[in-house]
Amino acid sequence: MESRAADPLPGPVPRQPPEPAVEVAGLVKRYGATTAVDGLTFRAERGEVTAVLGPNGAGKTSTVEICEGFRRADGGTVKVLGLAPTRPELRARVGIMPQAGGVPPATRCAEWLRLVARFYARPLDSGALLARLGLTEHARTPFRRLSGGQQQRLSLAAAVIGRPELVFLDEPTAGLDPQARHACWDLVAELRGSGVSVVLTTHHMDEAERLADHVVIIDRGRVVAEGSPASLTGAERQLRFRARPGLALEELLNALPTGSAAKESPAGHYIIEGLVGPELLATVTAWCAAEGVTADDLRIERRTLEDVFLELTGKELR
Ligand SMILES: Nc1ncnc2c1ncn2[C@@H]1O[C@H](COP(=O)(O)OP(=O)(O)OP(=O)(O)O)[C@@H](O)[C@H]1O
Repeated sequence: MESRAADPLPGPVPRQPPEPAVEVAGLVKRYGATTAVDGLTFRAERGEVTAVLGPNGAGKTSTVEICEGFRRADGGTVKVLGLAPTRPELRARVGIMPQAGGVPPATRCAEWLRLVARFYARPLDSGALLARLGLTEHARTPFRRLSGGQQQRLSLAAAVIGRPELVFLDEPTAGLDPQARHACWDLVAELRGSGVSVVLTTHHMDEAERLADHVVIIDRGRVVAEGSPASLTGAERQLRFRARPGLALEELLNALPTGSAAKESPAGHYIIEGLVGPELLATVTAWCAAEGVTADDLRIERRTLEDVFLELTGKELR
């Protein structure tokens, strides 16, 4: 994929009024008997990247689509750049990348971008944006003939072409190859660098950890935790290693200081928690040696966002 370092990106956004980019308070959304969003409250600050995380069916898309003005809430309030989400003047100030393309199937790539650009006063150059997202050679390809990843990239381009103040990205990197994923991350980082507020949903914890200033974890339509990635993962460290599945962890636990914990998750991946220091490291390696076990990938690290996410939302499939 082609990459251009000096493309003009949205912004800089002139003077930031005091309201947050998005303010959601006590939001409720029901579909018949299903309460998809159940009193959700959070803020996305101006100039920050806010990542909304949650298991399948947690209510992320419902929430984002209400903020985008596409769905109506059944309760609570939502303000986008200080306004009700359905206000027409938001169209020129907000960029939207929906989960499913939203592009007419026969429309060609470049044609679509030019069309979207007409809604905005100072759009970016559509050719440069196509190049930036590796779509130049598909400029004349109808949307329906693009691969899933190419369709995603076109939707991303359409979301930013108007130099919006705020961009909503619903699972922007779902189904993208690593090159495209990195191009998307670079674009989001640059948007943020130029003062644009970004609200994104994602299932990739590494994406949230890498990009987000603020993470909102939702489950069953409610916020279960929020904060910066660092504040959510905390200062606590863990010792991790890989070895054959089924090691007798109770025995290892007996050798470790009181208050330590040991678990195997998933099979063959071991996590030791507690006062992680030289003593604990020595105990674990000595125990492995006595058991004739080679501990692969032995490392000490902080909890990941994925650990926190699974602790908060459980492991059962939704
Ligand atoms: N149009 C609809 N009609 C009926 N139920 C719906 C509709 N849209 C969503 N739901 C239900 O509302 C709940 C929340 O769905 P939503 O799409 O908001 O979740 P999500 O967190 O975005 O999920 P995913 O990660 O799978 O995209 C789910 O139980 C879903 O089945």
